[in-house]
Parts: sequence; C-alpha cells; structure tokens
Amino acid sequence: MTTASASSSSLLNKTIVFYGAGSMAEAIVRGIVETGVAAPGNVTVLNRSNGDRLLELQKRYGVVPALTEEQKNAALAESDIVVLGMKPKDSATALLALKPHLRPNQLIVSLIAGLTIGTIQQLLASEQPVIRTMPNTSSSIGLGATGISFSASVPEDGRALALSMFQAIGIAAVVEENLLQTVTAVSGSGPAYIYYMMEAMIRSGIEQGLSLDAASELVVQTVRGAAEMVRTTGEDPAELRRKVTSPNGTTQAAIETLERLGFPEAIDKAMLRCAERAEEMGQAIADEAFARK
Ligand SMILES: NC(=O)C1=CN([C@@H]2O[C@H](COP(=O)(O)OP(=O)(O)OC[C@H]3O[C@@H](n4cnc5c(N)ncnc54)[C@H](O)[C@@H]3O)[C@@H](O)[C@H]2O)C=CC1
Ligand SMILES: O=C(O)[C@@H]1CCC=N1
Repeated sequence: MTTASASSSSLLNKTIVFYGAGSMAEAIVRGIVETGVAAPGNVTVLNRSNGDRLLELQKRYGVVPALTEEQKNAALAESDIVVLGMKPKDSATALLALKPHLRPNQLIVSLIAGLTIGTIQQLLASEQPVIRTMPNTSSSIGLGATGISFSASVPEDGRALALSMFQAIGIAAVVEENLLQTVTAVSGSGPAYIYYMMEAMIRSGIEQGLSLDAASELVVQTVRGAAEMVRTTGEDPAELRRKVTSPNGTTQAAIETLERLGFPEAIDKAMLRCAERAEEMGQAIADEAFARK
C-alpha cells in the first residue's frame, strides 16, 4: 500500500464529467476546483433530473451543468474522464445508458461502494479502463482519504491522472481491489462513526449542564486536537491514550466503562458489518447486471 499527498496539474488539460452529482461528487468537485487542480470550465456535472442542483453547483464552483439529454450525452461521449457518482442501486441502469456513448480510451472513475471493476466492465461490455475508488466526504476540505484500485487496462498515465485527482483532495492509498471493502469500513464510512461519537459526547456534555455551544466547541476541538496529535507526533494512539490516563484517575474510569460496555467489540463488529454490506451491495449490482444481459 502506498500513500501520498503531492498534487499534479495534469488534470488541468482534461475534461471530466461527474455522472451523478450528489454529495460525494460535490465533495470532489469542490476539492479539485478549489485546489486549482482542475479547470472548472472543463468539469461538467449531470444528474438524472435535478437541474436546480446542477445550477447550484455551477454557481458555487463555476462548473458546467449538462441540463438537456443532448448536453448529457455529449458530455459523456466527449469527456476524458467519466466519474460515476450515483447510488449503487442506480448504477446498473446508468452504466447501461453510458455504454453506447463511450470511446475505448475514456477513463471510468467509480466512487460507488461495492461495485466491482468486473461488474462495471460487464455492464459496459468492454475492457474499458476502470479506476475503482472509495473516497470520503472530507475530500471537500482537502482532507479526504481515498482507496484506489485499477483495472489491468488502465494505462500508466491514467493511473497518474487518477492519483493526482485524489491526492489533490487528500491522501490516496492504492490497494488490491478486494481490500476496498475494508477501506470502506475504515475511511469511506469512517467519518460517520466519528460524527456519531461527537453527537454522543455533545449530548452528554449538555445533559451534564454545558450549553450546546460550549459542548460543541469543546468536542470539535478535542477531536481535532486528538487527530492532529496522532498525525504530528507520529505516536501510536494507544501511547497517546496512556499519556491522558492517570492511574486510578478520571480517564481510566471512563475507559473502563467503555470497555465494560463493549466499545472495541462494537467498533470491530460495525466495521466488519460495513465491509460485508459493501460486498452485499456489489453482489446485488452484479446480479442485476447478470439479469439484464
Ligand atoms: N456519501 C459518502 O460519504 C460516500 C459515498 N460514496 C459513493 O458515492 C456514490 C454517491 O453517493 P452520494 O453522493 O452520497 O449520493 P447522492 O444521492 O447524494 O448522489 C447521487 C446522485 O446521482 C444521481 N443519479 C442517480 N441516477 C442517475 C443517473 N442514471 N444518471 C445521472 N445521475 C444519476 C442522483 O440524481 C444524485 O444526484 C454512492 O455510490 C456511494 O456509494 C463513496 C464514498 C463516500
Ligand atoms: O453509506 C454508504 O453506503 C456510502 C459508502 C461509504 C460512505 N457512504
């Protein structure tokens, strides 16, 4: 596994279409436009039906909305890179609709949880170069964590382009495709676990008497500080935890309570279930692809 955070300007000359312009697509659009890695005039966004949403994205980032069927089909046929940003349940239909417009050397970048490179190629009936990724929404502020796998048909410069896209908005780890379910469990869905914990901490702070503002500010700064401590000191989280935990003190009392209530097991089970769910979702699309052959 390799990680990096350098950026490259080679995406600047490329045209990119976001096929499905929801929250994950917006996180990436914002990241690549605001870092200047992609030229907004080269980025087209399209949706199944919500034109207002596309106009909003145009206003926010200067990207190009494809509003009519002609504009959508032209963007899909002409763009160097097609980013699949629809929900898994919509992906088989969307890929079958894309198939007649594609040229052999267009790069497909999938953001879709569970959907395998094999199923994408099966639905497109071609060895199209496919970059399967698992990003996260922190990409919108340049702090994304993305797992990436390539089909054998992705050329060297296609790999470099995809890496430059995701490295511009955070870090990117190249992994074997079968590990992308695990990346989903770690970093794709991961922000939600942290938000969930923050919600619980804020709630408890309020129940113990803090105002909403004070509880929120203290929790946000605590999470931010803890992540930065791990990142900047290079110390193991377990070691940093030990430094907070005085013998027989307050932290020990809290951690013992979390352990007694099964916190580590709950995280482990949640992450296993997350990876399993990604697998199930991928299988459902594969079954649909098989049925629609
Ligand atoms: N939201 C997240 O944190 C993450 C999401 N993902 C993946 O990103 C994908 C998108 O997720 P979200 O952005 O959260 O969903 P979303 O619901 O916000 O956006 C999906 C968009 O796709 C559009 N769409 C659906 N079918 C279409 C079609 N046939 N043609 C054109 N557009 C179509 C919808 O109109 C919608 O705007 C999913 O496959 C998800 O697995 C991956 C990592 C993280
Ligand atoms: O919940 C989901 O299915 C998507 C994939 C990873 C994060 N959100």
